[in-house]
Amino acid sequence: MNKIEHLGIAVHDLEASNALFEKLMGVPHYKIEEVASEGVRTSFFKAGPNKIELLQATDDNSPIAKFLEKRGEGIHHIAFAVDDIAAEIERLVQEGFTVLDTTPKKGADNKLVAFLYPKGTNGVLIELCQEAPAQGEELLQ
Ligand SMILES: CC[C@@H](C(=O)O)C(=O)SCCNC(=O)CCNC(=O)[C@H](O)C(C)(C)COP(=O)(O)OP(=O)(O)OC[C@H]1O[C@@H](n2cnc3c(N)ncnc32)[C@H](O)[C@@H]1OP(=O)(O)O
Ligand SMILES: [Co+2]
Repeated sequence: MNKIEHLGIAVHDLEASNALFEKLMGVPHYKIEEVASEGVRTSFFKAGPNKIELLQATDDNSPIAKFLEKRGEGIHHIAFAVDDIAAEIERLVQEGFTVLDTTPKKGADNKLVAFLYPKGTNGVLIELCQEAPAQGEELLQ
């Protein structure tokens, strides 16, 4: 794994949290993106080479909605950048981790993503992130 690509923070109100993080970090968010397949609306902030992803649920049954209901607002996941997500999934399965997505799926900010079950990683939800190939190249299998 190369670096921490982003930290995901679950929030109730994306607009209010955008205003808060703009004040906190001194920079505006650079993107808002909805990922319907995950039931979320996200916004992104840059912190030097790192990123913060704020996530608001758009669907009552989504992972973010459930997390907010059970645990309230806070850090939801750590995302690691990887060069080859398929190879990394295979390696982690071999190592005995419970990988929730054995086939990478579309994430936000032009990424392919996969998640690891948090009960097997010290209670922390881990996301793997690979830059999505340019159009025309092989994308999802
Ligand atoms: C925008 C796209 C993408 C990106 O590009 O960056 C994203 O970041 S999407 C982020 C949202 N998507 C996901 O989180 C997908 C992965 N998560 C899941 O598939 C599920 O949330 C889950 C981890 C499988 C859990 O769901 P489920 O099994 O349906 O039940 P519960 O919600 O009740 O949780 C079971 C158990 O796990 C604990 N839990 C849940 N989420 C987290 C978390 N983020 N960190 C730590 N622990 C978590 C939950 O509390 C339950 O434990 P107990 O409370 O002890 O029962
Ligand atoms: Co994320």
